[in-house]
This record gives sequence, structure tokens and C-alpha cells, in this order.
Amino acid sequence: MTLITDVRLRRILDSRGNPTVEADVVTESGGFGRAAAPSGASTGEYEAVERPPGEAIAAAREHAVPRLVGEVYAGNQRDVDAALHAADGTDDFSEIGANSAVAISMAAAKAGADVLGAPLFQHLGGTFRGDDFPIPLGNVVGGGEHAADATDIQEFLAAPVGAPSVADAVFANAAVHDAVADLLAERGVPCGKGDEGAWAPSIDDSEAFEIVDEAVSLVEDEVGFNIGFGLDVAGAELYDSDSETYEYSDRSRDTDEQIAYIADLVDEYDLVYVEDPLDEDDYDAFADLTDEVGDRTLICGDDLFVTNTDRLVEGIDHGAANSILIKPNQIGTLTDAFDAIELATRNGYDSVVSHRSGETEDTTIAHLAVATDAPFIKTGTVGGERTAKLNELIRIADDAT
Ligand SMILES: C=C(OP(=O)(O)O)C(=O)O
Ligand SMILES: [Mg+2]
Repeated sequence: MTLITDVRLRRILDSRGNPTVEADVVTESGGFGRAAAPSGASTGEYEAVERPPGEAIAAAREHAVPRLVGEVYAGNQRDVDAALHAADGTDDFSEIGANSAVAISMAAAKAGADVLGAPLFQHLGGTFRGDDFPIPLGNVVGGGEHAADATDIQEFLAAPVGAPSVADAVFANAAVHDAVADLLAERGVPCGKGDEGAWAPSIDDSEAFEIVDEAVSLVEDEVGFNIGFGLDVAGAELYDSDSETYEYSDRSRDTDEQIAYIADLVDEYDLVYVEDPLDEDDYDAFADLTDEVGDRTLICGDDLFVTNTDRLVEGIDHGAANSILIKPNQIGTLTDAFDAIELATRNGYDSVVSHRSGETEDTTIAHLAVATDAPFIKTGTVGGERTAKLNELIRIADDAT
């Protein structure tokens, strides 16, 4: 029933106005799935390779489509993804492009679910998946590679860890986003938004800490549950490998100073989550920081692990973190993303399923997070391509309970 009979690929727009790859997968019995690849701006050096969409589509049509159509069942995700790897023939999807691969992988999963008449999270997670829902981490102030002339730290995140439901958490993050706007206006700071819909004011990091801390407390008082504070430092973007220092607008920090700075921030702001506090090549520095504060906050590897099980194994050996960011397009298939989550869970690491800064209306990551019982999802706070995922989470929770 789920034998793939057609795969169509096209260029569509992403949220930055750039082209990206969309895939349609059709099965023998009329099952249909459609998915689109997201795209990063602060990409990790070790990510699978995203090719220009036109090239990725041409290469996938030549190499991948013939291995799928009439050959593979969309209901068997491991076979679909093995065919994509075989068609590509490299270890980083540099032939067909991770953008073509991930779009086809996710579209096939949706086609499989369609034939089975099951929601995607149920198809992917199976009947024995747990009944927890991920806590959404919401980017409320941002800079780095996502906005010009804004904060050095890439993302200041609201983390509504005490929310009684997904919907309460989603609305709390939106309320923090709103409160930040009011506080910025009170201070006379004009600002627009960055790529992910977070406010991108021209202020320094210390002012951003003050404002987000106050906004979180105000909303916490309103909603009556605990809202934590998190960061994506995107340390690899700040790191200068020649001087071996982290370059902030107002000063440089060497690696020891960076570790001390982050550890102080964890204590001062009760941070519940810190992503990529250090450079993507520095497992040892990650391990030192995790040793210092890993008992009271999540130290999450994004550019460090790039959803790659080999890099995660290395991190586990070093004690480098206690959490991993999961971005399917960093590795190219849902199977690889699942394997990374499974390995992480077995080793006591929390998984955070994540959007990219360049997104589409695709909602696959909401289903992936629920299917795998991931404790967190990071998918923005406001903006159509972000609310697509957040609203899907609310619908999934509504349907499943
Ligand atoms: C979502 C992120 O940004 P990008 O997609 O630009 O890598 C991130 O760094 O976590
Ligand atoms: Mg990141």
C-alpha cells in the first residue's frame, strides 16, 4: 500500500525569502506527503551539506528518485532513508544535498502516515510512545547571525518549565515576547525583529539580560507558573580561532574566561538552558563547564553535535554536555535524527528538537518532538512559520488527550 509511486521536487520560498526544496511523495494507494527543508544561518561546520536548491533538486531527481519510485515503501522510514543514503553515496549528503534528502525523508513519513490514517506523531512514535509533551523554548530577543546590529548572544529564550499544558506554555512565551516589547518601548529603544521573530534591538547583552529577566518575572506573576530563562550563545560564531578568544562587542574572553562568564550567568539568572556556550571544536571546554554547572542547568550541543551520532558519542565520552539539539536537516534524514535522540536518551541527555532560522510552514518537527518524547522543542515564539509548529503542537495535544 505504501509503495512509493511518485516523488516531485520543487523550489519554494522560505521565511527569509530564499528558495528551498519542497518534496511531494505519493504512494500506490494514493497516500500523499509534502515537506520542505529549512535552512540555517549560524550553521555548524560539521553539518550535512545543503546545496543550492536547483542543484539539490537536479541531483536528487537523477540519483534518489529512481531508487525510491517503485522500489521503497513510504511506511518503512528506515528503508526510505537508507535509499537516500545509497543514492547520495557520501557521508554528508553533498551529492543530493541534505535539503533534498530531508524534504524527501519527511514527505515520505507523511505519506506513510496518510496511508495508515494516523497522525504523523503516531506513525513515527508508535503506540507505545509516552504521553509527555515538549516544553517550547521561545526566542524573545536575538542577535548574532540572525540580526544585524543587535545582541552578541544569538538567542535569549523563555522556558516555561512549569506550564501545566503545551498551550499554556506557548501563550506564556508569546506574553514574554510582548512584555519585552513594552519594556523596550519604556526605555525608548526602537527595534525590529530578527530572522526567527525575536526582537532584535541595538542593545548590549547586559541590557538584554535585564529586560528578558524582568519580562519573564512579570509574565510568571501573571500566569502563576514557573518560567525559566535560557540562552543560545552560538559560541562558534563568537570564537576567533586565530586569537583563541570569544569576541564580544565590548571585550574578548579567552576560553577560561568564557567558561567563568557562562557559569556566572547560570547562577545570576537561574538559567535553565544554555546552548552552544563554547566553540564547536572544544569538547574539553564544554566538559569543564558541564562539570561546573551541569547539575543545575542544561548544557546543550547544537553546532557541537550537529545531530550526528558520531559526534554525540565523542561528547558522551568527554562528558561534554547533558543535552543535544536535534535538527533533521543537519543530518539529512528522520532515521538519523531518531537515532541521535535514542542515543541521547540512553545516555541521560535531554533532546531539544529545533527549527532553523530559515523556515517554512512545515510542521514535521512538532510531530517529531511528540513522537520521540523529547522534553523540549525550540521553534520560536511568533511569526507564521514559527506559529505553524506551535499551533500544530497545541492541536496534537488536543487530539491526543
Ligand atoms: C536555530 C538556530 O539557528 P540556525 O538555524 O541559523 O542555525 C540555532 O543556532 O539554534
Ligand atoms: Mg543553536
